[in-house]
Amino acid sequence: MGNVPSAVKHCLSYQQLLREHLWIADSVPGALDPAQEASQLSGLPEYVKIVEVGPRDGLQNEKVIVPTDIKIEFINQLSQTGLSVIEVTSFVSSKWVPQMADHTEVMKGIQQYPGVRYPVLTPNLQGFHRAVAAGATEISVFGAASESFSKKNINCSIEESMEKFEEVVKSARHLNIPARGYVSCALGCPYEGSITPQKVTEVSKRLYGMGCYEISLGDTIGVGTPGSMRRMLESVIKEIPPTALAVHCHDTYGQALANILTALQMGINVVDSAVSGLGGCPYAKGASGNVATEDLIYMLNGLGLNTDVNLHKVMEAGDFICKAVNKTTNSKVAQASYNA
Ligand SMILES: CC(C)(COP(=O)([O-])OP(=O)([O-])OC[C@H]1O[C@@H](n2cnc3c(N)ncnc32)[C@H](O)[C@@H]1OP(=O)([O-])[O-])[C@@H](O)C(=O)NCCC(=O)NCCSC(=O)C[C@@](C)(O)CC(=O)[O-]
Repeated sequence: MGNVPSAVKHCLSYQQLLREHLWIADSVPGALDPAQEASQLSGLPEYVKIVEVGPRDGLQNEKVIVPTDIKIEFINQLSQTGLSVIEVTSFVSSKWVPQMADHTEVMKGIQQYPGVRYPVLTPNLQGFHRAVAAGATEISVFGAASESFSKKNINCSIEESMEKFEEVVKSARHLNIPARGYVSCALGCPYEGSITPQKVTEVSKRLYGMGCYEISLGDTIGVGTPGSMRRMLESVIKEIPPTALAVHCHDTYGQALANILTALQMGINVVDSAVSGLGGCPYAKGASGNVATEDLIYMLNGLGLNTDVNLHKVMEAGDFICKAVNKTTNSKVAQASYNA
């Protein structure tokens, strides 16, 4: 609360403000109103699409295997928050990621709300066919800009992964199923260290060229800064329009929101996040969770950018899943509101 003016801090309604209105920073006397503030930051989009990855990225990294009915209830709660995209599970090997072994039950068990899309991860044709059989109508392939990470994560080289993804995306297109592409290690690799923007661009271009409608650039281990995000995006944007890009920022070094703001200023308007800051990749040890959806919405609200997502409802879903997995939220916004 360091930047809250003392006059406001001591005002009787401050606690109430925090509890009931989640303390919108713009209501500080003298602060710019959100529209003014947004207009002072150049190049910001009016609408930001949030891709909620908590049920997949969040729960794949939990030590305990979350019961299927809890996952389904969590996704159903998220579906009622205004989120338009919720990544629900991944059709990967249960030997590799046991946390996602119930992918078919989750996919079949959730209530699919109109206007909400429910993509799933599919690394190969086997996963794709299983996903389609379970009722998936949108899929994602997931590659990496690092050879070592690709081998650890999906047991093949980048080139081999591209061949598998070509088959998956071709089959998806045949069935009119939209395919998204991830590029992990876009700002650094747990095994190789720094990754060049050129390599990220090359892999992104392959995925976009094969028909992925959107490329999500993953800071898998959360080491990026606004500077490295800018340099990487400057390179990728030369080949792919920013409107076909998303960013996926883990928050290990506390840079995720700053990195996201940089991406927004460069014309990107799709951001991945996970409720309560859940998440991590089992093959990227030491990386912390994704940027918390609550914190992202709070920042976007403060900038006057529209998301159509209800922060209170997202916090309720976050509270539900944190209690279910017996952990405290990583969302600063949720923490501030509970402590108020
Ligand atoms: C990709 C594979 C499957 C290759 O695994 P593999 O062992 O190389 O596969 P294989 O083709 O040699 O087959 C071996 C066995 O796996 C089975 N198999 C083969 N494919 C499938 C499948 N789709 N679903 C279920 N089973 C499968 C196959 O049937 C066979 O079974 P067996 O005969 O031994 O009983 C494996 O490496 C794997 O499952 N990896 C998991 C990767 C993963 O889920 N990582 C986390 C998600 S990525 C991430 O978190 C990053 C991201 C996206 O969030 C962005 C960011 O932050 O950067």
